Amino acid sequence: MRQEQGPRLLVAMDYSNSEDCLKVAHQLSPSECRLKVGKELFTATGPQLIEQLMTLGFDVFLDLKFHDIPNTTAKAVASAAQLGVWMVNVHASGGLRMMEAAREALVPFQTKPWLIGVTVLTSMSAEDLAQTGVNRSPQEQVLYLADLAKQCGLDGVVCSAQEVPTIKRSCGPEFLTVTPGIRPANSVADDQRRVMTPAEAVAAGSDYLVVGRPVTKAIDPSQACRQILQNMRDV
Ligand SMILES: O=C(O)c1cc(=O)[nH]c(=O)n1[C@@H]1O[C@H](COP(=O)(O)O)[C@@H](O)[C@H]1O
Repeated sequence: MRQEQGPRLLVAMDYSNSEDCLKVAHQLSPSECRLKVGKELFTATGPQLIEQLMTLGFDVFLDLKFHDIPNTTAKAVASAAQLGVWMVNVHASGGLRMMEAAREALVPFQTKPWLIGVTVLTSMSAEDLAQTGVNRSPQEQVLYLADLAKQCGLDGVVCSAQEVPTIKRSCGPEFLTVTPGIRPANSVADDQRRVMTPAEAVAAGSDYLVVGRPVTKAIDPSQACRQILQNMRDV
C-alpha cells in the first residue's frame, strides 16, 4: 500500500464556475489542504480547471462518483488518471465486477490516483436507506460495502467518520477512510445526516476529512479553513 504525508483536510470546491473556485483556491494553501472537484464544478468547467488547480500546487480529488457498467466505469477512471488527479471515486454499490474493472484500468498508469469506493452517502439516514430497499442500518451497509471494496483491491472508502473505527477494525489501518459530513461544533448540518466535528473525525481515525460549505460559504474561507485545522489539532 502506497503511504503518503500531506494535508488531511480536503476542501470541497462546490462552485458553479472557475472564477469563484480560483478566487478561493488562491486564498488557500496546498500545504494545508487538498481540493475536491465534484459534479457541479466539473460539469461547468471541465478538465481545464483541474489543470489550473494542479498548477497552483494542489492535489485534486476528482469526485465524480462513477457508477456504471464495468467497461464504462473503467474507461472513466482511466480518463481521470490521465488528468493526473490524486484521488478518484466510484460507487461501491456498483458491485464487485465494476470495482475490479476500475482497479484494473489503473494498472498501466505509473502514478495511480487513489481509488476510493463511496459506501452510503453521508446525507442518508436509516430511513433514507430503507426507502431504497436496503434494510440494513447505514453502519451495517457501510461496513458491508467497505469489505467488498477492500476485496476488489480499492485503496479505501468514503464513509461518515462515525463508521471509521469499525471499518479500520475490519479492513485494517491502512485502508483509507475519506469522510465528508464534517461540521464544526454549533454549525448547521444542512442536508448531511451522519456528521461529526473535525476533532471527533480525527479522534475516530479518519484519514481525510472532506469539508465543503463550512469553508466555501464562509465570509473568510481561509480563516474558516484555519479554524478547522486548529480543531483537528485539538484532539
Ligand atoms: O464522495 C463525496 O465526496 C461525498 C460522499 C458522501 O457520502 N457525502 C458527501 O457529502 N460527499 C461530498 O462531500 C462534500 C460535502 O460538502 P459539505 O456538506 O458542504 O461539507 C460534497 O461535495 C459532497 O458531494
